[in-house]
Amino acid sequence: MTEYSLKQLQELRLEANKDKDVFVTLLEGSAEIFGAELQLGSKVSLRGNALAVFTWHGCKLAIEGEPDFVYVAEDTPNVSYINCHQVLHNLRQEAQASGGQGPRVVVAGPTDSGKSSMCRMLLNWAVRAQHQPTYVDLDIGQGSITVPGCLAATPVEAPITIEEGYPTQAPLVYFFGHTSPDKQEELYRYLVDKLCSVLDSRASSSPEVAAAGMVVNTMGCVDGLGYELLLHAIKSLKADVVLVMEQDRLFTQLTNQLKSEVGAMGKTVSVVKLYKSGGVAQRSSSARQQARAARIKEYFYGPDGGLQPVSVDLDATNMRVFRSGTGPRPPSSALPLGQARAANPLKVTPVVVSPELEQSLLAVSHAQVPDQLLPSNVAGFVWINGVDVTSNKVTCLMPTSAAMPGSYLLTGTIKTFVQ
Ligand SMILES: Nc1ncnc2c1ncn2[C@@H]1O[C@H](COP(=O)(O)OP(=O)(O)OP(=O)(O)O)[C@@H](O)[C@H]1O
Repeated sequence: MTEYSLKQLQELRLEANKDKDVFVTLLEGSAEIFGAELQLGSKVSLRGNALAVFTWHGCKLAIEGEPDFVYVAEDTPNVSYINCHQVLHNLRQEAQASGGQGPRVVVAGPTDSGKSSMCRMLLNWAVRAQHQPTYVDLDIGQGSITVPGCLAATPVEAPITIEEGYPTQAPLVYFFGHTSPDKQEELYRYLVDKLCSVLDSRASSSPEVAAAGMVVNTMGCVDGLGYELLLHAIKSLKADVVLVMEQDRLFTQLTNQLKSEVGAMGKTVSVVKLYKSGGVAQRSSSARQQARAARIKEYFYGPDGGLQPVSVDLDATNMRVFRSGTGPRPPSSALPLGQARAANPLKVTPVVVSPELEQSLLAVSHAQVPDQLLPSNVAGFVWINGVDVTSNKVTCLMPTSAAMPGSYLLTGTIKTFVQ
């Protein structure tokens, strides 16, 4: 066990391998991990995380186990981040008092700029200040609420801790089915609009939900199509504040493009640049791939392996599996001049249940008819372990043994090994 004494505004940065046990215990003072307070004397598992334990006033910490690296940093952007929180807090208070709309905050920036960590801090600080904002995750690459390939939202009522992660009770989830938007950009736009309209109606039926506002995580691709989709999301959400992590070019582009855009609070959108923390870990594409696989495994087994999914053999003839899209469409250049590509993002096509589906992640839809598959939110996910064509049986991993809440399943291009 190693003890670390941190002075005010310092943080202990460390990375704990997923195969080793590493624990932190707060021995004295106060400290937090991405805005969630540590309790004095309680041992917290850090396995599989890169993170910082930050203190506003000083603390003493004990680290057990062998982190891949660990060091104390005193140069952090957290004071500017908390100032940002304070402004949002005041806007929420005003909205609560007047029965109006609270701030809808979009966090944007390139990959590995600390967007997800920023969202966590803003949400945790908001919860600690008695607000319950809605967290919206539009980053299909990581899937912090459920699994990658989804657009999702959930109210945050309690601190998001490193051990438990985001709340998973009844999130609103739409399955996009891919971890990058390029092949189905119309569907991505459609699902963003769909999610936003549901969130709008939730806000209009509850003054508390409206006043607490939203914190929105976005994709790390901010060039070309990524930029267009970010802009689309900002407008569709009617964002009031856009926080740009690190990148001057994105900050300038958004400032120019949004100068006459009005957010849900009825004021011009504020675009704010924030510095990235020097502690943010850079991840290679294979590390991202592994993080996605780990996220899917966590969906079934829980963050600490405490959940018990069940393996079930289903009759393939009873499974109604669909895929979005109608196959490849001609490029615009192959169409007569002036004719737009016939985009129908809501089209789904049936999929024959065959060994090709093995290792695929499928969403269980709430839809009652195939035409409703894409616009319907999903109840959960199953993973196809094996397809036996002779017996026509499909072996699936499911979160529980309860019957599936819907009979329609949606597949995309997400494949992984879960067991
Ligand atoms: N101050 C810090 N010290 C140590 N690790 C940190 C710190 N801030 C963030 N991290 C870690 O760095 C990694 C990348 O951060 P984060 O996920 O917030 O970036 P991101 O911009 O959302 O990434 P992307 O959008 O590319 O997936 C995460 O593992 C996060 O836990």
